[in-house]
Amino acid sequence: MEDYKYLFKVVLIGNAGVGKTCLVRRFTQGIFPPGQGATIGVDFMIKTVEIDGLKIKLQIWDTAGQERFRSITQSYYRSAHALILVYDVSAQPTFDCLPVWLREVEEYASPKVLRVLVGNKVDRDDREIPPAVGEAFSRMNNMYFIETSAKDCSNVDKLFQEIARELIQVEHFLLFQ
Ligand SMILES: Nc1nc2c(ncn2[C@@H]2O[C@H](COP(=O)(O)OP(=O)(O)OP(=O)(O)O)[C@@H](O)[C@H]2O)c(=O)[nH]1
Repeated sequence: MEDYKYLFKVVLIGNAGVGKTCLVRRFTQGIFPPGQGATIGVDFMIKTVEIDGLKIKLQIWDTAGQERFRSITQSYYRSAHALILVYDVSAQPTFDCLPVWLREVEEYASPKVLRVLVGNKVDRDDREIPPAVGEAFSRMNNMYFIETSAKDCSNVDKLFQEIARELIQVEHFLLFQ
């Protein structure tokens, strides 16, 4: 039998090219893959983290951002314990689409799903979205907020660790009993 206390499903969503696959691969494999192609449909990876001595297995679902896969990816929302909505801090249109993504979350995910907003690619020097703007959006929409770089590794482990830490809190855990 596998040695873990909890298993949680975490689903990444957001526009094509914001770096969802790179975040997952950085976290699960410790690499920044060169020439990462667009995700087709849905992919998943597993990693176990340890929080306060408890082993927590994260099943991480990486969805395709392209519109044509939307009906496939929506079917993964329902069973998610956490949804990570990713935008690219250097691409305004990916931020402007966030309300559309949130409407999908409202429609297809559990109302109690843990919602996390991630501004990725903070290593780039052509940032268009200041941190305070991302922060304000997350506050307005009752989400956690963190900025990351899959390229230089910043905050990637922290993102998933914090999600695991939050999910073991009783209220989220009981929801999915
Ligand atoms: N500078 C920088 N580039 C990144 C970062 N994360 C991803 N990229 C680049 O952004 C591009 C898209 O990355 P992906 O991880 O494939 O994006 P995605 O969101 O999974 O895209 P879809 O699968 O089409 O939905 C690639 O060229 C990556 O090298 C980052 O943190 N910093």
